[in-house]
Amino acid sequence: MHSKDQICHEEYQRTADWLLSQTQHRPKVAIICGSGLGMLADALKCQDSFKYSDIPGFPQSTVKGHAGRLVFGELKGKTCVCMQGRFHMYEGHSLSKVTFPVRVFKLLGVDTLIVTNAAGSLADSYSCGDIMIIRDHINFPGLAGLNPLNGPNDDKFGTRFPPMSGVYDKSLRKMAFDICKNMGVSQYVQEGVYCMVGGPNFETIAEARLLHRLGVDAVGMSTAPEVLVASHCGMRVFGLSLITNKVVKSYEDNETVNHEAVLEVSKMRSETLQVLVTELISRMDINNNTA
Ligand SMILES: O=P(O)(O)O[C@@H]1C[C@H](O)[C@@H](CO)O1
Ligand code: HPA
Repeated sequence: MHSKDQICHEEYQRTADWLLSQTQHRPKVAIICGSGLGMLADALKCQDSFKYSDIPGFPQSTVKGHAGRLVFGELKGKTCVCMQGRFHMYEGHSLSKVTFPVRVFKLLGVDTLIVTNAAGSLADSYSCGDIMIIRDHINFPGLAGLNPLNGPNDDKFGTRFPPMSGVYDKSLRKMAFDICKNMGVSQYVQEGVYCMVGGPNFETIAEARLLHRLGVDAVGMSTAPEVLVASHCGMRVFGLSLITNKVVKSYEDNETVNHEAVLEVSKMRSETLQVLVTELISRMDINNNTA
C-alpha cells in the first residue's frame, strides 16, 4: 500500500525520461548545492539548464540562496548534473519530495553524489569559513522515524535494510584532503560529523550543548535524507559542509545567527569550494566507480 507521500517508480522514470529528451548530457556525477553555494554550477561547460518549475514532477525551491535550477554540463571532461538549490523538510516537502531528484539522477545513470551544505559548528576547534569533509552523519529526524526510505521498499532502487556504516566514501575523502593540501588550504579544512536537525529555527543553547556532548561537529537542516536515498540505490557519496557560523553554546554569548550571515560566508568560500569540487571530479575514475 502506498501512502499519499509515496512516489511510484513511474513518476521518477517520467521525470528522468523528460530530462533525457531535453539534453544530450548523460551525467555520471550529481552535485547538490547548499545554501549560497549555487555557484558550484558556474564551472560547468556546455550548459543545459532547466528551471525546477519547468521540470515535470520536480518540487520548487522556496529558500533564499537556492536558485531552483538544474544545470547539466561538463567539468574537465566529466558529465555532471548540478542542483542549484535543494529541498528541505521544513519547507513543507515530504521526504520523498526532498529526495526525489536523487532517484531521478540514478535513472539518468548517475553513480556518484556530491552533497554540500552550509552548517553551524559545535566543535571548539572549528572557525567560520572552515570546510568540513563529512566523515559521517547523525540523522535526528531519521532516528525519530522521519526517513525517506519509510513505506513499501522499491526493490528496483535498493534493499529494504541498507547498511549506512561507511556511507561517506573513504577514498574520495582522502582524495579531497590531498587536493586541499595541494591547493594550500589545509589550515581551514576539517573532517567531522554532520548532524541533521529539522529546522527551520536555529538551535537553542541547550540543544547546542546536547549536540556538542553527542560529538557533533557541525549542524544543519539537510543532507542526510539525500545521502540515505543515494546510498540505498548504490551511489557512492561525498559530502562537504561549509562552516558559516559558530553555534552559540554559552548563555554569556550575545551572538545570534541568521540566514543572511550564512549566505555571506558561503560567498566568501565559493571559489575555493568550486576548485575543490572541480579537481575532485576531474580525478575520479567515473567509469569503474573507483577513486
Ligand atoms: O541547504 P543547506 O543545508 O545548505 O541550508 C542551510 C540550512 C538552512 O536551510 C539554512 C540556514 O541558513 O542553510
Ligand atoms: N544550525 C542549523 N543549520 C544551519 C546552521 C546552524 O547553526 N548554520 C547553517 N545552517
